[in-house]
Amino acid sequence: MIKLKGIKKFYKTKTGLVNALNGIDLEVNKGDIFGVIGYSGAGKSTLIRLINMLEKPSEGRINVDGSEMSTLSKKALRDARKQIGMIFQHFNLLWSRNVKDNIAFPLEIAGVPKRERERKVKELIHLVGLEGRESAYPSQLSGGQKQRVGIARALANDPKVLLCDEATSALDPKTTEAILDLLVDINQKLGLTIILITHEMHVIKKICHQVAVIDNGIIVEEGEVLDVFRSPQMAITKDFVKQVTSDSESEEAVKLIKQTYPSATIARLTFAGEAANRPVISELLKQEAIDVNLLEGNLSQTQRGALGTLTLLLDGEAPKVKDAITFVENQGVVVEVIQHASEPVS
Ligand SMILES: Nc1ncnc2c1ncn2[C@@H]1O[C@H](COP(=O)(O)OP(=O)(O)OP(=O)(O)O)[C@@H](O)[C@H]1O
Repeated sequence: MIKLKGIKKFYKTKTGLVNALNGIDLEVNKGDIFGVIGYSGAGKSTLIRLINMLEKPSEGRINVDGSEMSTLSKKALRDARKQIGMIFQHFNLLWSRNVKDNIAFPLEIAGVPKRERERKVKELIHLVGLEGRESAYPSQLSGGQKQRVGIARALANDPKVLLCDEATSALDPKTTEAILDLLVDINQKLGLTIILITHEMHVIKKICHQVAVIDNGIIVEEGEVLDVFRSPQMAITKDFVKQVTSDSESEEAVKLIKQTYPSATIARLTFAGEAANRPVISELLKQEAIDVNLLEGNLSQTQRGALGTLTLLLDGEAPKVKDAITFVENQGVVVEVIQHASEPVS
């Protein structure tokens, strides 16, 4: 659906050239929710703005649904842009227009007749759950409601692609959940391809099918969300994964346990997809040769299955502990030994 090939973007500034993107190759499949995660300054905004040509690449090619974006005439680009909706962190609504008229705005520009506009606006208001708020002005809406207007407006021309530029970063956690649920809902109902940029791994975990990690203007890691969570390769990806798989409280708890049982083996297990549904732990507990203590754990859902982590203390003879770890690994669970059993001091 979307292909980026050899994309580079330089900005000329007073102090010299800024290399915002340093050679990006990316493919997004039709109907997927694709997340790009990176820290501030990594190049996320530049990347997403290139897809609808709000920015032009310095080098490389961008193809959206068969159209080579950088070669299009002005008129063809205007038409191609109708296939690409966009929502923003700060909503970018027109403050002098009410909800209904904000949503109708792109339809007016496209020359859609009044009656058809009204039908479409009503349908969109229903889709985003804003019934009863049609006549409210942006200043009278909560953040979540404003983003719902932004989403409805972005969908007015029936785009095939929705670009989300940090769409939940200005919202509180509960509202973030509701907006993310809405994005999944429209992805499923409309078969819309969604590309979002974020610095929050929680957003990736909750709604994305695929993820790319961007750092210093290049994609350093990419793949199915569950695979990336199961075994992140790069240090930056590991840091992002930690945002959702371990909180500071459980880190503290594990630290304390390490001090209390300095000679035991402590292992962190990551279950993803199928592995999360197997009775791995109950099987492990049946192995009488070792003691297993559960230290901490959590389980959550992604779009492609469950994701869980569990920290265990394994006590017993070294070969038996090793057997237990091998058994767990053979069930498709990733095991990271965070403390090896030490030899008893004689
Ligand atoms: N118009 C511009 N002129 C000059 N430099 C720019 C411009 N836009 C972005 N940059 C630079 O390009 C790099 C990438 O910026 P970009 O905004 O794409 O990153 P980001 O990952 O979206 O960060 P943030 O989350 O803080 O917005 C940064 O070094 C930024 O300073």
